[in-house]
Amino acid sequence: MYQYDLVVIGSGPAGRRAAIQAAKLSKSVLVIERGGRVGGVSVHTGTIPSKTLRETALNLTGWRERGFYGRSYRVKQEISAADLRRRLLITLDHEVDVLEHQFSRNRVQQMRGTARFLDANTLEIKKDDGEIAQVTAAAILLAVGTRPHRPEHIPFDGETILDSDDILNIKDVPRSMIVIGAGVIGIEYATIFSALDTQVTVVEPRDSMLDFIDKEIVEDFTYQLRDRNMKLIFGQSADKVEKDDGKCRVTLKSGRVLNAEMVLFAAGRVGATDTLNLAACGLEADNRGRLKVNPETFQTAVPNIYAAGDVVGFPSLASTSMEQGRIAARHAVGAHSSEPPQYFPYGIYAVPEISTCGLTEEEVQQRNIPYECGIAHFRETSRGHIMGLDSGMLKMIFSLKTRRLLGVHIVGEGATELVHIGQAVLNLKGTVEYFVENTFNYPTLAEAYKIAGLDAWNRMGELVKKA
Ligand SMILES: Cc1cc2nc3c(=O)[nH]c(=O)nc-3n(C[C@H](O)[C@H](O)[C@H](O)COP(=O)(O)OP(=O)(O)OC[C@H]3O[C@@H](n4cnc5c(N)ncnc54)[C@H](O)[C@@H]3O)c2cc1C
Ligand SMILES: NC(=O)c1ccc[n+]([C@@H]2O[C@H](COP(=O)([O-])OP(=O)(O)OC[C@H]3O[C@@H](n4cnc5c(N)ncnc54)[C@H](O)[C@@H]3O)[C@@H](O)[C@H]2O)c1
Repeated sequence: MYQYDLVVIGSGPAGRRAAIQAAKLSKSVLVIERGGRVGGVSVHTGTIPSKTLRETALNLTGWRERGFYGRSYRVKQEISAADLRRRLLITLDHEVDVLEHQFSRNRVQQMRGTARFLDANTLEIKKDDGEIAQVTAAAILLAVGTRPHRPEHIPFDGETILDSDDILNIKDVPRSMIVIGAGVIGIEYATIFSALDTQVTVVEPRDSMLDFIDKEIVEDFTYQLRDRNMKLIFGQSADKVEKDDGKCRVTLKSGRVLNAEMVLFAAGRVGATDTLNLAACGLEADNRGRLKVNPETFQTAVPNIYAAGDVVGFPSLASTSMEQGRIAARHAVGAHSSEPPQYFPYGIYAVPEISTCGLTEEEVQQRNIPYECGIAHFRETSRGHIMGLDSGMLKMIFSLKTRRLLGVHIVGEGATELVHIGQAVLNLKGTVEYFVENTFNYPTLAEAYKIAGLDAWNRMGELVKKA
């Protein structure tokens, strides 16, 4: 007999959803967490802190009001790092409190310490006070997440040469910043600091950024960033990062030298599997510390060991991690679970936001699907006028054969909320008629769906509409 039905390592989105799901099915569950408080990367260094920082920056700068009052408008003239952090601490405390309460009312047991395998059913936990404990479980879920990739040649100092964990503890808002890597993390922070009037330069070896996003949306986004004087250097990678006389110097492979007060290195993350002693249970991680799983059950090569969340790789979102954790837990305790819908939304909380669900125009072309697009600009909506928006667009792609929605892509204010209308229509297999025939609240930004739907409808030939 094992002590627990399920032991979960890690209390991030995957771990906590899994633990509560198994507890709801009346199973005995233990969560092991090595961090000081529950919540994982998502609560302490990732999703929630970065989104809180973004909201604080937009509020204190008066960013959303600048369409009316001009680019020099500010709610608070001097914004300090302490101003940014104040709201962060309050938000994080609330998040942890809600999680702790969820665990306790669902009778999920917790243990603080670092877990490692002794065999496929046994874990050893080194607690913070040095005490060693052992637990056994019928099933184990690895929800250990990732940490920032910190290559040896980058002289991180936690003050001016930083990774995305360090950035939450800066003492001053820098006047200039070089962001290395135009992935989601790099771009979110680059645009947040640019909104705070930091002069930002982004360096990215690829020819563009965010290549999983519809090209037209990325072009609009890129134009907006350049329009507010952000420097985007594509097709070049950072070779050397140094500190010189208090300033940071980044030398690119081309020999070009950039200087700034601060450097944010955001070129990827690695799975936190190195301390798990995977060999003891017969598992092996790839060269980025990630684990392979069955995408339907989240079982690893060892059937009673599951992995979910960022440690299994793409898409590495808090949202998808939660779903993966829930599915893994149900399978692990023998409960039925259906496969998640094929399309999930991706939200990039840059300034401005991007959100997308379904196929991009490039993917539709690759699949040779005859299609038509409909586009709406937020400045065409009355809500957009009221809000003073001069940018923002929503694009929908429809099949000409079935008239079904294939993809929705949004850049601009509220994109990450708006996308869910498109997601629902997409996953419920709705057609362009949904947008043409339904009434939308007015004035709202959601009216952009109506405008884009009509735009596509007008472009479709009468034969398509009768089919
Ligand atoms: C800056 C940033 C911004 C982000 N923004 C968003 C966003 O806006 N939206 C979104 O959906 N996603 C976002 N993400 C991604 C999101 O944070 C992750 O997808 C999510 O946290 C992954 O959850 P997880 O459950 O896999 O594990 P994590 O949240 O990574 O948590 C893993 C936990 O496991 C613990 N652990 C690891 N090893 C052990 C061990 N051996 N023993 C005990 N405990 C261990 C760790 O201490 C940690 O607490 C962001 C990420 C970052 C870094
Ligand atoms: N809003 C969200 O949902 C959100 C926000 C942040 C992070 N995340 C998740 O976290 C994960 C990790 O994000 P990330 O941005 O760290 O990683 P990433 O792998 O997505 O991006 C890293 C970028 O750095 C570039 N790069 C690599 N080496 C470089 C060099 N030497 N010089 C310059 N650039 C270099 C890469 O080309 C790439 O564009 C993502 O998969 C994402 O899903 C999600």
